[in-house]
Amino acid sequence: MNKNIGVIGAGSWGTTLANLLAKKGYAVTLWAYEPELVDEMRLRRENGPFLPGITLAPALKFTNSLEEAAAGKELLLLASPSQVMRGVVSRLIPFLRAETLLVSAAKGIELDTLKTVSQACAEELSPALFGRFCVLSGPSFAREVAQEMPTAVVAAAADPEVAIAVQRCFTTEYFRVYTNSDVVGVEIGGSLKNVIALAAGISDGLGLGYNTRAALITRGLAEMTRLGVAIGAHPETFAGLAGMGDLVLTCTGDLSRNRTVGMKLGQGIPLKEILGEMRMVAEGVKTTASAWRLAGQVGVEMPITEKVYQILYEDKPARQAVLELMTRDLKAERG
Ligand SMILES: NC(=O)c1ccc[n+]([C@@H]2O[C@H](COP(=O)([O-])OP(=O)(O)OC[C@H]3O[C@@H](n4cnc5c(N)ncnc54)[C@H](O)[C@@H]3O)[C@@H](O)[C@H]2O)c1
Ligand SMILES: O=P(O)(O)OC[C@H](O)CO
Repeated sequence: MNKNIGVIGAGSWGTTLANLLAKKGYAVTLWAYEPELVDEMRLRRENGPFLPGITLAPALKFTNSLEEAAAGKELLLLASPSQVMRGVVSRLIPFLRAETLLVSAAKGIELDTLKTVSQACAEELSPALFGRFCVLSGPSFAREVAQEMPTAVVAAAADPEVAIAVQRCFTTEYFRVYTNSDVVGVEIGGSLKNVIALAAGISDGLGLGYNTRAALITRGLAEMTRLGVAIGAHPETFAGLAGMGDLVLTCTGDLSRNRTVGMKLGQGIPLKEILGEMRMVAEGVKTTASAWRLAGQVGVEMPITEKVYQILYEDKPARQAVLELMTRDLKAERG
């Protein structure tokens, strides 16, 4: 059992999972990117900017040193935003051992390379280090996990023993972890649900109804699955926690940052203004561009992603995007 754990990234998710693991009795060190956040968490035992109102376990340690967070650890949880993950992981390499379990909790596709986090890490890490790589994903708002509300997620790894070790490490009576072997499928589900959540938010911001939202979720799942399968994912993964589960949560839950950004866009607030007021990350904003380009590269039709892309990056009015989606050529539901 892994007892000595480093958590890289003290945003809402890294802090929540570090706290969960510390409450389980593991020795956990949480690395924050911002030095002043380390001081604040040490002093107040709270992460004010990213997880306000949650008291952190007395045993949880904080650091601004990647070496202190990573050296000698049996498991490292990687909880930085996906666009910076490759750089963070490459800085960790000197401190990694072949037996260290690496768990990515990020949900996004790199803008420059169109790679998922596991694909990026496969390029940065030696085969021995990458052999212990796992992805943790699924419907899980940090705040609800921090409040110990029952939650179910997936640990996906190519090596079943790695997935089982991660499952055992993270499981608590309120956090249930299933294993899965479809690493890229789980990552694509977690990344693309954010794009569809932007669409659902836009729809709500425009004042459209539950019918519209249900249509977006269902047809969104269809295009998420198409892209995933085109790059080697298993279609059934998209019916699971990392696919439909997270899609439903993020498209309907008021705690979603992606859905919130979409709602504001639908209300007519410019993207630049919305992002300027946010310290947290809405991964879907960049992943919309990555997914749109990846879809073009592999020849997959993603009409909802295309419209979200045009709204975000080409100033297409949201109402016009909806009309264009509704008046596309008629087709069969499957095939
Ligand atoms: N918050 C959730 O409920 C939740 C749940 C599941 C998965 N995730 C995923 O976890 C990942 C992290 O998101 P979060 O919600 O914890 O973050 P957050 O939005 O709460 O905070 C942003 C994080 O980014 C870090 N950061 C900003 N610039 C950085 C840089 N240049 N280098 C390194 N770190 C930098 C900040 O320190 C902070 O940790 C994302 O991929 C997100 O999709 C989040
Ligand atoms: O707040 P969001 O939209 O980043 O969603 C958080 C998690 O990914 C939900 O599973």
